[in-house]
Amino acid sequence: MSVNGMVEERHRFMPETPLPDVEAAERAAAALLRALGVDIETESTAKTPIRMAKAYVELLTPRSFDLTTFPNDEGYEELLLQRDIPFISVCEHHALPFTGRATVGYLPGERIVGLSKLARVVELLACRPQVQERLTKQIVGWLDERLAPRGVGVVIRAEHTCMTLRGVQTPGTTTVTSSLRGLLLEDDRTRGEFFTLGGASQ
Ligand SMILES: Nc1nc2c(ncn2[C@@H]2O[C@H](COP(=O)(O)OP(=O)(O)OP(=O)(O)O)[C@@H](O)[C@H]2O)c(=O)[nH]1
Ligand SMILES: [Zn+2]
Repeated sequence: MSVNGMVEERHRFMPETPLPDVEAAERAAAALLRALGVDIETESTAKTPIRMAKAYVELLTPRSFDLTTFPNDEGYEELLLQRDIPFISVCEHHALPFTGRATVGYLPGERIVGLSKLARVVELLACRPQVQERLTKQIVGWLDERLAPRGVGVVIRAEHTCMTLRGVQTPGTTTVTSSLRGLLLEDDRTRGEFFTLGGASQ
């Protein structure tokens, strides 16, 4: 397909996780709530097990999308950076959400990517049981493989509710992770620009 004279390419990406069994999740949620002493027989709580099951399905099911790319006809060689992409993920240790913002940047090679797709990739990889380190590296690896950019980098700042709502109880604590590849890793000037433009130097 041609868009403004450019040849567009689309590749469909579906969630890799198996389809959730919502009824089994509802039964398990009911058993968990009962075991915790929660009354699920009231008018208000009768549907809590199915609500809980659906809430987790939502947290763990990313939307499918088309990865649309275009030829880099303008020869854009500088950094393209998107800041503060919000995401919700699930900590694989406590099955509690961790939420934050990702900054994603890349140095285009032969193709440029549709802007919205960077946020869609973050969602695709966040909606599964995760640790922040793996999420950070997976976003970089995913983009590196599919865009063949000259460099790619990700910084994630997140708050883990397993640390803020329970346990050590440190609300406001932010965990910062980063992953860089290609020229963003190897070239000092480009790396500096990434952290300056991404506001990730503090
Ligand atoms: N490295 C890493 N650790 C994480 C992440 N999310 C949660 N954790 C940590 O995983 C660890 C699990 O440790 P455990 O000692 O088994 O769990 P716990 O007894 O509930 O620990 P506390 O949270 O300290 O009460 C905790 O220190 C969590 O803070 C993450 O994304 N990356
Ligand atoms: Zn946790």
